Amino acid sequence: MDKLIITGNGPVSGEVWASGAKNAALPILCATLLGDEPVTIGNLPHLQDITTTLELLGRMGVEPVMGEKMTIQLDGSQVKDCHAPYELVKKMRASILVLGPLLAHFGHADVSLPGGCAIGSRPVDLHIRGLEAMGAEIRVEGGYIRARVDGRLKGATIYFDTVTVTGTENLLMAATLAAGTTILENAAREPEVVDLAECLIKMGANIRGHGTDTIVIEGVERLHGAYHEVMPDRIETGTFLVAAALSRGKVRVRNTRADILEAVLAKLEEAGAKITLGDGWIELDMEGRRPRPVNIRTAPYPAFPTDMQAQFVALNAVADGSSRVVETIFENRFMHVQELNRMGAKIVLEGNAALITGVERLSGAPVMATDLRASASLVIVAMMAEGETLVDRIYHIDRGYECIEEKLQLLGARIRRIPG
Ligand SMILES: CC(=O)N[C@H]1[C@@H](OP(=O)(O)OP(=O)(O)OC[C@H]2O[C@@H](n3ccc(=O)[nH]c3=O)[C@H](O)[C@@H]2O)O[C@H](CO)[C@@H](O)[C@@H]1O
Ligand SMILES: C=C(OP(=O)(O)O)C(=O)O
Repeated sequence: MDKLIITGNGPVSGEVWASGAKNAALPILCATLLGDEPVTIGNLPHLQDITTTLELLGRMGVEPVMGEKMTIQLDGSQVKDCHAPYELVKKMRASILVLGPLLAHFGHADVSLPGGCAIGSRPVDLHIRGLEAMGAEIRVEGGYIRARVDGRLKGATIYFDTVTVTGTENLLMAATLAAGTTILENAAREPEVVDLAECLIKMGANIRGHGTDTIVIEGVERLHGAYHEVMPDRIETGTFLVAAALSRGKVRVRNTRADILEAVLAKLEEAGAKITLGDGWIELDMEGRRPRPVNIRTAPYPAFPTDMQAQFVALNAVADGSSRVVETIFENRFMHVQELNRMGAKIVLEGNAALITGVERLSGAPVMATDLRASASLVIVAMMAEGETLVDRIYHIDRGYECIEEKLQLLGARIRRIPG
């Protein structure tokens, strides 16, 4: 397994660009299964999860046509096999997003249960219940979700007990080809859901209310070809901004948007950062100051995103005071705490809260990545720690951060990859 070696090098500063959003690209790639014609997708990030998804679509018969600069064309009419095998689904939970499109377009699907991951059990019961409400017959056996529908799915009113991003996305996609009207109540409002809806509308879907907690979809007979550029990655953007904030540096992130990061930018200003916005860029300047501690409580969009929780725990670990971070979305998303404490952080866990006493600087140490955002938090805090940090199992970070060492080197990091 590859490792990263990072030598603490003081304030992070420079310019870097944001890639396309992983969590928008994944559902949009799956949405091409709904179409009868080729769909071209631009600004795709070059990530392991994208590669896995393309491999999964390829297994179904959809052959990607690569364009320049990670532009890709996919044609849903090529599907020959509606089967998503465990060996691919276990690598990436978002594979569950082929279920709705396959069922809606082809009337059947066999998709492996994704299984849990480090941050929690991550069930898919709400996905299944929603599709059953639309007339699907679903059996879970042998670790697979076996779904069938006679004729077309039927429009239904579906109320989500819990706000679920991929649950909303799966049912949104299924509803585009259902007979009649579907209403998704208590739907996820994340920008990535909006980006998916915009792509589906370009393909001919009839959707309104996306970005609110009530989405209304009028089913249509078929979806056609389209071109769509994936939105910028707000979590990658936030990660680079936090790297500058915790290291007392200055960073400009280009090719991004501030309107989808408001809760994160507000917390960075509370930590003492000076934020400047421009045309497609965000700049953060700490003016050499140590960050102030900030209390965090994660919740569905537009509240503070759980995918930025680990990065802010790292910021608070070196802040000038005490803070409390509460994780309300996932039951086990503090795996980075024990690793940060190995670097000299003073963090105590109490239920779903991390109680943090900031220290001036952390010390480099051998640490282990446990999940995607935990690994990012270790890498960014290592950039200003005393000495050398070895981060193991960085396949986690490669799932969601494109060219991570090259981009961080642009920000002054002394970082290199050791192929394992
Ligand atoms: C590929 C992608 O977009 N991943 C994002 C997506 O994950 P994902 O869509 O898997 O996360 P959900 O929004 O579904 O999870 C939210 C909560 O709902 C629960 N739940 C979800 C589905 C279900 O059927 N039953 C159920 O109980 C989960 O256990 C969790 O406690 O949203 C998360 C929350 O913003 C982000 O951290 C992930 O980066
Ligand atoms: C949890 C995340 O992704 P996934 O749902 O793909 O595991 C993430 O992007 O932080």
